[in-house]
Amino acid sequence: MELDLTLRPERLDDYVGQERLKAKLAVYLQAARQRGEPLDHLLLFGPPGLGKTTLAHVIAAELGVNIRVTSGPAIEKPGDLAAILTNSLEEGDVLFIDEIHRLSRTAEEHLYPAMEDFKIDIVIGQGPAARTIRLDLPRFTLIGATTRPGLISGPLRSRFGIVEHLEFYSEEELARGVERDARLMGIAVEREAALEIGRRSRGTMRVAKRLFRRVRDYAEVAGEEVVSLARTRQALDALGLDELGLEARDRRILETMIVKFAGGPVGLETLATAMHEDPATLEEVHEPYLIQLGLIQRTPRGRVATARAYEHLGHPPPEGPRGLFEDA
Ligand SMILES: Nc1ncnc2c1ncn2[C@@H]1O[C@H](COP(=O)(O)OP(=O)(O)OP(=O)(O)O)[C@@H](O)[C@H]1O
Ligand SMILES: [Mg+2]
Repeated sequence: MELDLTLRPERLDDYVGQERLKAKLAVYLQAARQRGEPLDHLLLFGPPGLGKTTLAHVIAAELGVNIRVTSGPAIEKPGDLAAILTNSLEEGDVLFIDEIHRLSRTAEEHLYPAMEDFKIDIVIGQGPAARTIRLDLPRFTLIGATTRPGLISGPLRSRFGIVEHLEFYSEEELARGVERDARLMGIAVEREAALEIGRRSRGTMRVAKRLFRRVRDYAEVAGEEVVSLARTRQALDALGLDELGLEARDRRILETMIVKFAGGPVGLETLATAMHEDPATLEEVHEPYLIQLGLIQRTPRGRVATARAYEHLGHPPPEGPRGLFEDA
């Protein structure tokens, strides 16, 4: 974990990929600096491990301000929010709220004036003697992160000046992330080996970096000085990752859809029940990448396994069109 922190990119230039987003951010950051104003509130969404938390830290570093980190579930009462906002923030600082979709309704409502007018209402006393006072806050930047954009309420979302999503990384970008870590760890890696890790990392930087550590174990035990493609394949195969980078659970999702539900459409809840899995995990962790690979599609009537999924699992292709929205 500690090692992980030191390998975290600290500046925008070290942050691999997300070029489209970085280009925009570079402008917003420079404009904010030139005006001497805090950056507009920023909402980041995207599947786990793409680099939302890292980017929030990078932004604070680029602005030269402090970052205060909390999360939706950690803010239970409006008082928790007031404490964070009034005690620890200075002008221009970044407040990072991870899993912002899990903020309680009341905490969320208290956040609105804080975001809009940099003011917060706090209630003093109890019962008939209770009164509300309005406190001024330093002008800060809220960065919210979420894996579930659908769960962000309209009013909250509309208070963010900048709303951006992170994209899955290409093989090449993931390879660059791996090579960067390798360099920092003083390890040599063949380009092809780094690309192979990239190929099997579900488009996710966290996965690429984690896989590289396992590959390194294999290389070190084998006394290999330069991490080779062959060693990398051996390690990744041993981890049960197939050539698309799917894990056992990903394949089980597809298998269940095909075998138990004739390829779909099947609702998420029904699928999760059949697999004894948590629907949120399926939706947040597994589904985005399966969709990205074109193995499943979301239709208004549920999830559908595509012809590519049948092929990948070695099932004979489905007969005839199964859903109106199936175009594979
Ligand atoms: N663009 C990047 N360049 C280099 N390293 C990255 C990049 N994005 C993420 N990482 C690394 O990948 C790991 C995961 O990133 P991070 O924790 O920021 O993801 P996240 O989107 O916040 O995930 P979660 O939704 O699970 O909180 C970290 O170790 C981080 O250092
Ligand atoms: Mg995070």
